[in-house]
Formats: sequence, C-alpha cells, structure tokens
Amino acid sequence: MTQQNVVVPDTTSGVSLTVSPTPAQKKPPPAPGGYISISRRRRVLKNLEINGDQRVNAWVESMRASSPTHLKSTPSLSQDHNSWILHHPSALDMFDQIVDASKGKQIVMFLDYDGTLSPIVEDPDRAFMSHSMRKTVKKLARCFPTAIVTGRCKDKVYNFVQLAELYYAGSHGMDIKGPTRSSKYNKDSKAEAILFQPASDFLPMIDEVYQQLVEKTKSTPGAMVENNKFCLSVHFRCVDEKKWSDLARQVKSVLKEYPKLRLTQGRKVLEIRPTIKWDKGKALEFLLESLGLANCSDVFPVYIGDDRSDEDAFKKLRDRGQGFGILVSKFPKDTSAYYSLQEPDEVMSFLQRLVEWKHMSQRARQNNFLDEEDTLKLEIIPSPSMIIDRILGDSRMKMAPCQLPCYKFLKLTQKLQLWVRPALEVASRIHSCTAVDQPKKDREATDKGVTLIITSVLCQS
Ligand SMILES: O=P(O)(O)OC[C@H]1O[C@H](O[C@H]2O[C@H](CO)[C@@H](O)[C@H](O)[C@H]2O)[C@H](O)[C@@H](O)[C@@H]1O
Repeated sequence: MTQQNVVVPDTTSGVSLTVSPTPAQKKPPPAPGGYISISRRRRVLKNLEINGDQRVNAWVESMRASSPTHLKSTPSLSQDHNSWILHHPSALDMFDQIVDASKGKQIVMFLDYDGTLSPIVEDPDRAFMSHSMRKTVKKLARCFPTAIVTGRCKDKVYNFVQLAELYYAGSHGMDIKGPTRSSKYNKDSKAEAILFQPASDFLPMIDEVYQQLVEKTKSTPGAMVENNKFCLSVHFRCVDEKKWSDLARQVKSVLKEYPKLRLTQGRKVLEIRPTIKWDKGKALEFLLESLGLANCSDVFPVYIGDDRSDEDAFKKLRDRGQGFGILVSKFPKDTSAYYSLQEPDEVMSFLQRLVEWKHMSQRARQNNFLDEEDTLKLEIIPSPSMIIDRILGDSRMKMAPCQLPCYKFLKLTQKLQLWVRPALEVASRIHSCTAVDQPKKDREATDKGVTLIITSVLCQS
C-alpha cells in the first residue's frame, strides 16, 4: 500500500487529522474552526501515535463528533450553548442591527441547501424544501441577487429548488451556473452565460472512484455513495455506529490510490473532493465578481449554511471584512460565522423579515409606503357604528382582524384620508406586526373618526 496522507478534518475538532505514516506529524496544524474539548483532542492525537489500525479509530471518533445528535443534552452542554450563543447571537434577535449595518449597501444572498433550506433527513433523495420556503426564496430573489451554494450537484439541487432566477454553485462551489430566467439583477444576458467548472479534468477520476466506492461499501448496510458530479459523498447516517470503522477502512482503501482526492467530513457524511484550491468561499468570490461587486466596498454578502464546507465561505467573508455568515445549528460548533439560527424554519423567518424590510424601506424611500398589491392586516378599533356605516356604507369591514386587498384599503383611505394618514405614517416605520391590545369596549371614536392600526404589511410583490 503506498503511504499517502489523507487529511480528515474533524468536523468538530480544532484539528485536521493528518493520517500519516510519519510520527513527525503527531501535532497536526491547527485547522480552521472546529469545536472539541481539549481532553478529546488529546485522546484523538494520542490515537494518531498508535499503529495504522488504531488510526482508523481516530476517524470513527471524528465521524462520531461530526453528528451533534450524539451530544446528550446535559447541564454542561446547555452552559456551553449559553456561552456559545453569546458569541454567535441569533440573527433573528439581531435583525435590526443587521439591517442597520447593511444600510446603503447592496445585499447579496448566498444560501446553502441541505440543513439550511431543507431539513436534514435520512434519505438524501428526499431532502425536499417546503413550498413556503420556495415562495420565500422566490421573493428574496426579487429583492437581492441570490445564489444557492451546495455540496449537491447543480442539476440535483435545481430539481429541489426549482427557481430559474437564482445563481447556482453546485459540487461545493465547483459547478457554477448563472440564472436561466432574467430578473431585476440579471437583465443582461451576461448573467445567463455564467458557467464555471474548475474541476472538469477530474470528471473521469470521480466517476471511477464512485464505481469503486459503491462496490467496496455495498457490504456495509445503510452506507450510500452519492455522485455529485465533481465530488462524492459517502453517507453513514443510516449505518450502525459499530460499522463505522469498517466503512472508514473501506473508503480509505479506495482513496489511498487517488492522492489527488481529499476527504473531509460533513453531517454524517464523508465528502470526497479534488485537491484543487477551490471551495464555497472561492465560489462566493467568483459570484460577486460575476455581479460586478467583487471590488465594491458597498456590497453586503450574507451567507447562511450549516455544515463544515460552509466554513470556507464564512471565513472568506471575515477575510474580506464584508457582510457576515450565519450558522444554522442547534448545537454549539466552533465557527467563523457571526450569527446563528437554529433550523430551516428560522432561516425562513429571517428571509421573510428581510423581504418585508426591503419592501418597507423601498416605500419609505419613495415616500409611498403602500403598494396596490400589498395586503394589509387591519385591526379596526370599534367606534360608533354610525361612523362606520357612513364611511364604509354597506361594504363594512369585519370588525375582527381582517386582511384587505390594499387597493380596497387605498380607496377606503380616500374616504378616511383625514383620519387614517397618521396611522399610515406610523405604519411606514413599522417593520413588523405591532401588538394591538384588545379594543376597549368604551373606546370613544376620536375626533378623527375611525382609528385604524395597521398591524403589518404583507408584501405581495
Ligand atoms: O452543502 P450542502 O447543501 O449542505 O450539502 C452537504 C451535503 O448535503 C447532503 O447530505 C446531508 O443532507 C442529507 C439529507 O438531509 C442527509 O441525509 C445527510 O446525512 C447530510 O450529510 C447531500 O446528500 C450531500 O451530498 C452534500 O454534500
């Protein structure tokens, strides 16, 4: 067996495990990011000094550490989480600070797919995103240039997302394609012509290794090899933990013949990629260049991801000193992201608030904060029925909270012009729902007649 170094960055360790024949590499260089206690790190490093067989145990140890679900919730874990969240606050809690930091800048959105737009499931072929998430991302792409950056192959993730107006960077950023439907940000055909595949020479090797891994791992129940065109994934989410060392040996026995491939870890998955200097961080920079924003000081890139490969993009944003990364995780992980969100549902809430903020700030700028196609949620504070009847005639609005197509509301305000404008002025500064206390029974109509409190503006556009 030729002696090859196979780098297995431990997804949660602070070290890259360089499995090497020479004991000289006992102290692997500190790897980017990684969350592992000192004691576990010492144990893992100790494994490196033991003979080859036991080195595989180091792999299994890091495979185990790569799946936080193994972390039983204990008081120390919740203390860890509390201190971690202080350094990586929720992007939802920090929303106002985030949008303030983006004022006057061009936001560009970069979204990982698995674990960010779609929940993690056992079967990779069934990792569907919800309809409401798709609707949200579609609206987001009308507000900001938006790219999907994923380990999945481009065609596969397009079949999941089904939005032609987005940019796609599949195979961990090694397969970049511009939008195939024009939108506000890609009117000219330049965007649609974007196609960049820096690892195209590796295609025959990837296919060859794919076949060998399928053959080699078929004896391990639950193991699944996924071909993502310029990279491969060996899934062990459904493999009995007692079989993980067998699987690690099987993968290692194939890769030892391919020194131009490297092994990294993701969420219960072994990722096999070409050793070219390209990753999601490089893909982010390439896309900013494609948008003509790479040297623009007013660009504000936002990258949302959940896995080890997204750290390359988080670090890129820190290096550039622009925008920020948001890690999607329920558990503390060492990360270069600034903020955190717990799961895809929180990602959707964050994106929805971004869309709402964009529309409200557009209207505030145009001093015309309501669009015909907006829908307003109204809470009508009861007032003497005669006013309501006189103003609204028989088209009386329900007294309960209701949704009213805005064009009807705008016609209404022409009648109520004198009375509603103050409420609308207030509404234009409201980014989201305001709490409306229960109308008091004895509330008298003010001298301005009916009082309307707009609880939120749902932007239809
Ligand atoms: O860059 P990403 O979009 O996050 O892709 C990373 C890997 O995601 C997928 O695997 C993960 O999601 C699966 C479905 O939820 C889950 O079964 C698996 O355990 C996770 O690791 C995808 O299948 C991989 O090819 C990607 O590399």
